[in-house]
Amino acid sequence: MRLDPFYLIVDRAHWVERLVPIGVKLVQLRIKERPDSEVRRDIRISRAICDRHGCQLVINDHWRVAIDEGCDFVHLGQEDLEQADVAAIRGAGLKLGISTHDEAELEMALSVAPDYVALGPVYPTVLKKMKWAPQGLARLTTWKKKIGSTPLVAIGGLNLERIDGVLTHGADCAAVVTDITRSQDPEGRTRQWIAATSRGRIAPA
Ligand SMILES: Cc1ncc(COP(=O)(O)OP(=O)(O)O)c(N)n1
Ligand SMILES: Cc1nc(C(=O)O)sc1CCOP(=O)(O)O
Ligand SMILES: [Mg+2]
Repeated sequence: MRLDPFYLIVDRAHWVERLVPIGVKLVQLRIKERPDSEVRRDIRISRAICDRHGCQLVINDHWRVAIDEGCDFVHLGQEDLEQADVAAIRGAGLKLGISTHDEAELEMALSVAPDYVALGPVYPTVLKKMKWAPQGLARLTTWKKKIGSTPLVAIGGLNLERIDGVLTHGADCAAVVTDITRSQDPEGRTRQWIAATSRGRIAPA
């Protein structure tokens, strides 16, 4: 499987409405601390927009709702994985991306044959408090050697200046939150990300 090299992560459907029509081809809905009814509503809205624009939608954490709503890709961290029913996710035909932060987590991730492995935080992130020090670029190369053809997603503190570094050190894809959602011009910044990742993009058939 190939991933688009630009992976946008947002926390509500209104961002999907704003940014996916610009040309985003891979987006994660990462909703925290909202009632199930709102999660479901945001997933429905995001699905409709992504279907219309040929964008792959990934649902973070809420794997049961993702199955119920007919989504086809979920992202889980290691703690999520402990609670999740991976057989049910796979049985429903969903793809699965997994977060990793150290060797033990990588081993756990590989045991479920993930559709991608994410490594982070590559750089310091302001989005959430992390217990891991920044991984650095060399770790991406190590991870890519270990996972072979499974796509590698780099995440954490990425910005336009850091894209080339992560892609040349082994990442297949760069995931980003605040460089876009806290930008003064999220639409403009999204266009810049699409352009900056163009060399890793396969044109649609
Ligand atoms: C692409 C990608 N990589 C890592 C994460 C983090 O997942 P997790 O460790 O479960 O933390 P939360 O995002 O749920 O706070 C991610 N969401 N996406
Ligand atoms: C949600 C998340 N997970 C990470 C991990 O390392 O698993 S880093 C991260 C935050 C990414 O946000 P930004 O692009 O604003 O740094
Ligand atoms: Mg999670």
